[in-house]
Amino acid sequence: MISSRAALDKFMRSSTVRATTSRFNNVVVRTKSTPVQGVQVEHGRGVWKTYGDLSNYKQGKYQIKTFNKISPIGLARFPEEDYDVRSGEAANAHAILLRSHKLQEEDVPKTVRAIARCGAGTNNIPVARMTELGIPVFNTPGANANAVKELVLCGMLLGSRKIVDGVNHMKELGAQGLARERVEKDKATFGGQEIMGKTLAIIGLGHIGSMTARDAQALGMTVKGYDPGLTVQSALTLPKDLELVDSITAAVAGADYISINIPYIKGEGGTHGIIGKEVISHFSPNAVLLNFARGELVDSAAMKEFLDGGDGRYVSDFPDDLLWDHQNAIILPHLGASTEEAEDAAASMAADTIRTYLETGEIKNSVNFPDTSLDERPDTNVRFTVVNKNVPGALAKITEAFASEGLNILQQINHSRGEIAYNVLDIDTTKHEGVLEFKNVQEKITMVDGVISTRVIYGQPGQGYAKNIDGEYFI
Ligand SMILES: NC(=O)c1ccc[n+]([C@@H]2O[C@H](COP(=O)([O-])OP(=O)(O)OC[C@H]3O[C@@H](n4cnc5c(N)ncnc54)[C@H](O)[C@@H]3O)[C@@H](O)[C@H]2O)c1
Ligand SMILES: O=C(O)[C@H](O)COP(=O)(O)O
Repeated sequence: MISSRAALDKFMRSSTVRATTSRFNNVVVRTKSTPVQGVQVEHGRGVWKTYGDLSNYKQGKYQIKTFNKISPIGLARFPEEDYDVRSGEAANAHAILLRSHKLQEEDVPKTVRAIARCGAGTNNIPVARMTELGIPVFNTPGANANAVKELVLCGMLLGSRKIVDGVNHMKELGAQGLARERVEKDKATFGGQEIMGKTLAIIGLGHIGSMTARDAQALGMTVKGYDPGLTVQSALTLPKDLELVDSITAAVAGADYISINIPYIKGEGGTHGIIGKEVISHFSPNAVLLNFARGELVDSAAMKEFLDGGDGRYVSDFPDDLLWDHQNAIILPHLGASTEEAEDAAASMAADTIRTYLETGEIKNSVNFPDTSLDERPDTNVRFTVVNKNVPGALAKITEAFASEGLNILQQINHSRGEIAYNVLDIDTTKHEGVLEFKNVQEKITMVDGVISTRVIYGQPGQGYAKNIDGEYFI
């Protein structure tokens, strides 16, 4: 009998398993017995396609795969004794951390339990497909908002004064040795306006939009805003004089500056080209559009027509094939979140979120899974998490599986979001022999109709994950 967490872990570490191969429902059942340190939970149905590559797999550590340059301060949140963090390759990765890398399904090994975007926008991740695969995608709300807000304010000044043109002119004059001679005469070409007393319209009053509203008001601007999904949290931080309007056109009409701060969402009901011909037709002729959200939100052809026909400006943080050299456009290389502070904060939040999910099963800041707060797991418990399609009957069959193995559920949580349901079940281990019983119940759960994956959390990194992908079972 295993009566304590330490004893259970010891049992799990010392258990030796024999290699066998048999057939079940025409699926090869392969069990492993490599005599390595740590637990071999031997309940595979099918084979991990990537599992054969053990060369870079350290037993007993979580494998984290990174794309893009992630702040070392953030990565340091993964303790070395439990985590192995690699960039680009980690065949058996448990989790992925990335910034703007356009993630393809092929980048996501079947072993991956979670993905975290060190940043706000998750449009570079195939979130819908990850949901189908039972993988929660996380982001870091607000972690880089101050950096973006500061660049929006900078963009407003770049749009109100001909700073970029002036800098370029001084370079040209300098190269010709004419700067001192010409500067006072030529500066008349680069005059501008002040932002104090002007109107700023903000579309999207989330983390960035609400911060921008506060600071713009402090600079003496009149601020109005539009956000049909305004949260209480954001609403509480808005300046009290902000005028809330009920449409984008009402926001942009009469505004001198327009800042768009909303997510890019493809498809019907999404935000692709939301700043298009119709909305632009309500712009003042000299309006300055600030786009520090995503390039795809703006219809470039319609914006070109606007810029060609008046004295308006476009300041954008994203590449634009049509407007990159337009005289009234200033295009920056996606610098919004590129400050030390924002990179550290976003990476740290992402790392903490992944750790919490891997180590406890708790879900916070996911864009596709339900928030799930959990009490601490007592030493005497083993925690199961189950991801399943949100269909009737699945929950009953999952609990039945535990009953049929004589396992007592101490605590059970079932949350759902759209098509996905997430269950956490804490099981009393005091009266049980341990790993083999978990193997049996995990097999049963994984075969319940609609179950996508299950995980056993008992303090050993990276063990006890089972997945049902397109009818094939993997461990
Ligand atoms: N340039 C950069 O480096 C950079 C950095 C961070 C974020 N971003 C972009 O900015 C976006 C906003 O970031 P955030 O941190 O403020 O996110 P957020 O989630 O805190 O706020 C987004 C707000 O937009 C609102 N919204 C959604 N659709 C809308 C619509 N059609 N009309 C009006 N409002 C709408 C939401 O209700 C929410 O309040 C991100 O999705 C990302 O694409 C860019
Ligand atoms: O959505 C975001 O957070 C930003 O676009 C930042 O992207 P980056 O991390 O690649 O700079």
